[in-house]
Amino acid sequence: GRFGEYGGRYAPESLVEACREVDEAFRDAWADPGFRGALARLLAVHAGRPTPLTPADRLSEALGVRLCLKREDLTHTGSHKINNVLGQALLATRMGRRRLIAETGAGQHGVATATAAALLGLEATVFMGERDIERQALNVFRMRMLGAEVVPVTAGSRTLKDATSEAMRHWVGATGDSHYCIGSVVGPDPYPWMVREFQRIIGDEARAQCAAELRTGVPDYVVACVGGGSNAAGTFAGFADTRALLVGVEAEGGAGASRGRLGVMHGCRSLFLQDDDGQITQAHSIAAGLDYPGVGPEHAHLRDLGRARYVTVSDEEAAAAAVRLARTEGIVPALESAHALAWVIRAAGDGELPAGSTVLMTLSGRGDKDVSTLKELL
Ligand SMILES: C[C@@H](c1c[nH]c2ccccc12)[C@H](N)C(=O)O
Repeated sequence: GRFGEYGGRYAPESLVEACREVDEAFRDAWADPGFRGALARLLAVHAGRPTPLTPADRLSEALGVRLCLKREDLTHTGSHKINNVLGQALLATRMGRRRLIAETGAGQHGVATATAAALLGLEATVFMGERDIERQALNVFRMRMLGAEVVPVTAGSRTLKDATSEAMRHWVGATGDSHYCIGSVVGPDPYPWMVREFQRIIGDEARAQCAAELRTGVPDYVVACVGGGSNAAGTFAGFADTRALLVGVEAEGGAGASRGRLGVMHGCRSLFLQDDDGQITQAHSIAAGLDYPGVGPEHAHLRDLGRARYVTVSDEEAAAAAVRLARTEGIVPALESAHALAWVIRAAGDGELPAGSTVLMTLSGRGDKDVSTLKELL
């Protein structure tokens, strides 16, 4: 398939048919200048694109590299997720669906889905683990404020993994009037490819901005954090045909690409954290948005091809990186994005990143949501 031995459509029969419809509709839409134009307009007037490429001059000076930040934290709702949900909401409308179904753990994708649904006049039903509802009360309030129905999930670990399973189970009975709006480059085909295509606006914009900003036109390194992997997949897509070295940075406690093993979950064959009996184990990270115990099939494939490297950083390194960016550049990053910066700081320090290297790093989200977590660490 598209991603070598990974990917596929390992879903119940009724979902296979629903996924085939999504695949057909997306191919048709993605080839239609009318759809592309409508999406570009939404991304401009509602999401605030293009996002800046910010040279981090003071931090670059301290690290001895040339670091530029792709500012997805400056989009509406504060992360790259809006790129995906606007695309899927527009596609759902084109398919004549009147409701979006979504899963969320940290709540970010839930808020983004609720935002897109409100904007396009669709209903939104978001499945969220009961444990996460307690931990992410602010995002639950936001979703309800935006008119979404938040459905508590009490199965299993009551977190993102189970919320995703529950959302897909619900879709089985609602394929006629609902579109499943997944939050990352995971799930049954065509989702990993479709979500990467919606997120490639990050990489395509950054490619043009680097051509103008960097003497060499293409950065030596392209770095992004990886939970399910959607902001990284979108960023990498803009540089796949260049000699830029691609680095995906995972949380030590949620390292699907770095420590996962071949398995099938949520309709997709990829790398997942699992015990010797094949039971998927729980991800642990200071960053709620890296809470997925696996990684998208495209990243598994890029790892096997040697086209991208996947590394992990600790909670402590990520928290320290967040504080350092705040105090040297005046930007408070999402803890998820701080994982990418933590690797840049480590690698610049131990020489893995040669002095003078040019580095493009996607700042996938803003850190307002993480202030209480960071407060305990300061
Ligand atoms: C990253 C995002 C997310 C939402 N749905 C996902 C599915 C697989 C992997 C990640 C996600 C986040 N965990 C959230 O709950 O919003």
